[in-house]
Amino acid sequence: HSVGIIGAPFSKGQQRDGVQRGADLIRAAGLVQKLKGQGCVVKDYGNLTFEEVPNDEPIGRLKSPRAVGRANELLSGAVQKVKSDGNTCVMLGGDHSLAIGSIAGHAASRHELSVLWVDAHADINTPLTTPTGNIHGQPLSYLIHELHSKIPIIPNFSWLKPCVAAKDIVYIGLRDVDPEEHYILKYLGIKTFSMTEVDRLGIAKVMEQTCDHMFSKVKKPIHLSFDIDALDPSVSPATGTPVAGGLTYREGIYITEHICQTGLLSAVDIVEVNPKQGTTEDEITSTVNTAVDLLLGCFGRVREG
Ligand SMILES: N[C@](CCCC[B-](O)(O)O)(CCN1CCCCC1)C(=O)O
Ligand SMILES: [Mn+2]
Ligand SMILES: [Mn+2]
Ligand SMILES: [Mn+2]
Repeated sequence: HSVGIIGAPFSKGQQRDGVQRGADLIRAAGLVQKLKGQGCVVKDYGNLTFEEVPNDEPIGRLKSPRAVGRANELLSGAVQKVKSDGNTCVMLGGDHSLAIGSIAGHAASRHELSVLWVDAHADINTPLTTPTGNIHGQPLSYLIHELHSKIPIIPNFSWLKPCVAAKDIVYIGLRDVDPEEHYILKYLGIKTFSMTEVDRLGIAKVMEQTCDHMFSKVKKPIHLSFDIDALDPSVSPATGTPVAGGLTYREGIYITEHICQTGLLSAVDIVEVNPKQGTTEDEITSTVNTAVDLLLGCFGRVREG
């Protein structure tokens, strides 16, 4: 595996300070060395520098819209560079609004993508449905062709074009979906495996059916967008929006081992690690180490040895 790492220390898609430190914490836990140790060729492209955006007043309910738009434009270009260098892209967040730039940049270089969104949340609110105005709860609505008419003109977003079809998205881990998001998921017929399905089917069947869905027509490169809050707070408590009843550590690792086996993983996001949301060092360590282990699973580590 040839891996390109981008750090995106960005937090303005939500209100809690600290999530911008996720990238460096994941590096400090040995990600690069461990990937090399399992035979990967790794290039660390370093952290993006996000300039302050002055007078970034809310637009409607949207918070920090100009900063989010600019950050994602920058990230999109960086992802395109990693892809043009022939690497699988690893984006270390930062909050989940960064998926806008990560997926847009990926799509710019690889066109049709399958998107696997592992998250407690659907992150598909539009600027008009969002209950909080936090753009980390909205990224998919900016990316999906079928929702294009629901996205107003927003400063610093003019660079962005929708690039993903609803049929090419699969969710795993949902357990905190807003009513408006649920309507959108049903209306667009998006494939979802909530925690109910994980319990009913078991993770092996969920992954089997996820792959059946993704490969039902043409096999496309996979973009895995992994929100650490998909995992149970007992595993990854240091995150901004924890929700009880999440994926076990083993289920998370199974997902990444299985996606690795497809040979189609082309980009992966690991987002929402927030050290300030951990109450003890152990909570931070558990969250960060789990993020590292998920990435090792993406790039060939298997538990059998
Ligand atoms: N759906 C929420 C949470 C988004 C989480 C973003 B992620 O997945 O990147 O962490 C709002 C959640 N909801 C608001 C009302 C009270 C219950 C929680 C939103 O703010 O849109
Ligand atoms: Mn989430
Ligand atoms: Mn998310
Ligand atoms: Mn979050």
